[in-house]
Amino acid sequence: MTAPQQQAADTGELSAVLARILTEVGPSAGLAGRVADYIPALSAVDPATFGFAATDLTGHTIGVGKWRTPFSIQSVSKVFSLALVLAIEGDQLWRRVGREPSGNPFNSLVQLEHESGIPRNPLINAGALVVTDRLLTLTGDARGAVRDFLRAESGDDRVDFDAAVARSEAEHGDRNAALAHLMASYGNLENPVADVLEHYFWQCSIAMTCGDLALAGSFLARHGVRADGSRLLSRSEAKRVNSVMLTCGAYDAAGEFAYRVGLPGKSGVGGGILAVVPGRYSLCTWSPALDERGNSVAGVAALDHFTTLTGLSVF
Ligand SMILES: NC(=O)CC[C@H](N)C(=O)O
Repeated sequence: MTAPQQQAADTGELSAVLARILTEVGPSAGLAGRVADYIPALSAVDPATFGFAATDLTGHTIGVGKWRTPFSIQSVSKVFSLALVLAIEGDQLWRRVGREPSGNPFNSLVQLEHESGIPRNPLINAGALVVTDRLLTLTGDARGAVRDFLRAESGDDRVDFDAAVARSEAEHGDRNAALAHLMASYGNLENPVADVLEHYFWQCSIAMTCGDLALAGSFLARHGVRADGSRLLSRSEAKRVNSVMLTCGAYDAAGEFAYRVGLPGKSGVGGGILAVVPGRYSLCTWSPALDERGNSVAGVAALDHFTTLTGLSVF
């Protein structure tokens, strides 16, 4: 087969898999789990929504369900801020944040005090606040850097902040403020707490579609190479980001996610999950009803089904 014929065959197979997932998992969306309401502006979405998109290495994207409807990416943004900081300063970040699974809820304070203000990993809230702090120092505009990267990789200038979500989170952000102040008390923030929180909330508020998020994450499937062919991360750094996603991307359910899905993944309380099949695909699911650990119930089920049907996993 020629390369275009192979791509057409792969796309045909992938479409069939996505269609099956829509039929077999889609109807369960919203039956179990709850939409996040601790950020009131997030609670307005329909829990029965379901979308799934897949992008291949060339950027060719297909999807099913509500894959073209924007949603709040929330913690999925943490992968992109991490990648941007690593791209600028490499390993230095790891002096201020660890890379072990936390085994605790994403917004837990307990471990942070025991471990002297050094968060376990960059994908829990405390760790992401450190990453945002660093990105703010390095670029002067952390939230802008994340949004501009997402726009560039998706090729979609409609990707933007949702001011209502950002404000809503700021108004109900006591726990994140507590995490940030605790880290500041240990000297692990460089910028004023208020600035770090502001950039973090706005970064989390970014709204985009499954299709655009799958496209934006595909540099991780291409081992660090961006949509325009330039390199963001070395192959080894891209492997490391994928590894941290695998071990920490679903918080205290990371073990269960690895067991069921077998791919690096990052969830957000907006109901999105970005997952990577290194060397093949970038995937994004969206369904807003979350389990008690903050991961989308139907999203995890859809990715579980995807790897079962295709046999594609990192294992
Ligand atoms: N898990 C998440 O998506 C949490 C992100 C949310 N912005 C928070 O800080 O609480």
